[in-house]
Amino acid sequence: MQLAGIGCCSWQSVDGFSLGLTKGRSRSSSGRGCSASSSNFGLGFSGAFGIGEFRTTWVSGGRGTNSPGVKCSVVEVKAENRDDIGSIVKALQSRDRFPKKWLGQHYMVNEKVNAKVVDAAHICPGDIVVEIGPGTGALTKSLVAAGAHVIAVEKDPDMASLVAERFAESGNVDVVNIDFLKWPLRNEIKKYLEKATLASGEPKLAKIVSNLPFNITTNVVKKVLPMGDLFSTVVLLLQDEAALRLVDASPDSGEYRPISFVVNFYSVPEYKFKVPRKSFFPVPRVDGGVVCFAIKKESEYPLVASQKVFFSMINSAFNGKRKMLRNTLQHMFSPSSTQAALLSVGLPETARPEELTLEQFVAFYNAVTSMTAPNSLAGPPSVIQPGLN
Ligand SMILES: C[S@@+](CC[C@H](N)C(=O)[O-])C[C@H]1O[C@@H](n2cnc3c(N)ncnc32)[C@H](O)[C@@H]1O
Repeated sequence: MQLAGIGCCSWQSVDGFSLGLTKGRSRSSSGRGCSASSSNFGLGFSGAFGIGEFRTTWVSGGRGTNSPGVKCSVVEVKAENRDDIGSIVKALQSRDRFPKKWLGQHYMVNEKVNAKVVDAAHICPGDIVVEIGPGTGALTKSLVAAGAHVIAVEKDPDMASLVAERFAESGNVDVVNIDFLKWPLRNEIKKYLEKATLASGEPKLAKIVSNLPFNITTNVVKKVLPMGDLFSTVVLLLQDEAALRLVDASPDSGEYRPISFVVNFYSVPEYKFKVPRKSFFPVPRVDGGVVCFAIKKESEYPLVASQKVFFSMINSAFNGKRKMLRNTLQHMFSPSSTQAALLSVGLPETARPEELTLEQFVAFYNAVTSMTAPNSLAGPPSVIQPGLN
């Protein structure tokens, strides 16, 4: 698939699909600073979608408004190739693939949702986007149509090969068959960013966009949010309850937990929209919700001497959510130090973790560590140590 100066003018009807024509067009990178709905060029490319020897011409329509420096033409889509339930089932069946529950394989069958996810990430031509779990490539298609270079990281070898075939001629999609949680994200993305920075002459940050397998939400959030030196934006389609919990956690809410601190320490989260469960195949038991995390730069993090010790303390504190901090933090700070530190920042000496905001925890931590060295850096087994991947 070539993006620049495509003059795609052939079409085929394959396996029940009617396919369309695109008109010739060109594009150039507008760099940074464009806002939502800035992509407005269509895309024609060839790619097999698990349909044996057939070649399919995929056509995506343009959306939104022109952004400066991008010469676009609205693509006439005579009949769209769709990422709907019919085509997805066909693609899966063509290779005896079936949705694997243990990999959270609920595929998006509503292209409008993918378009909204792409808009939420403000994808601009030239953006480098990591997509976790491309599956059949439905969201990948929308990302590429908006001008992104996509690094699609897929754990399931069956789906990795399907999406690799689909975008074989793209040049704008790299498929990596690996568990995202085990992928050396930092090293890999650095290489892409160095290349992009060299080409454009200005520093570049990447984005992460994913219709995430719900069971890896917390681990993904812990892994990616502390990477403000590499990423500007992370947009995740999550289980709706988890999405609401991540953005709307306040003390006493009952949903207040260590992950809330990770989210707000490293990002500014925003709940974007709900995705009805019927938009997925197979239909899950719950609705989805999209969250956009604006990733903070290191200079914007709350000031703490050691993030590792700070998050160890948060974990220890929430191990006994309703217990007094002076008791739960005994293995790190003496009860008298904890009490004195709490009082010094205007909190009651009997304070419990569920009563403190992030800012209050930061103030308490700075006070207590200035009074005493922590007894131990080790936290409980489930310790969150963001920023280490
Ligand atoms: C909810 S589906 C989304 C598929 C596709 N993006 C879509 O919107 O239709 C999640 C995808 O993530 C893949 N996946 C599951 N666990 C993964 C992991 N640890 N690393 C990378 N991909 C994973 C699954 O195989 C599946 O393709």
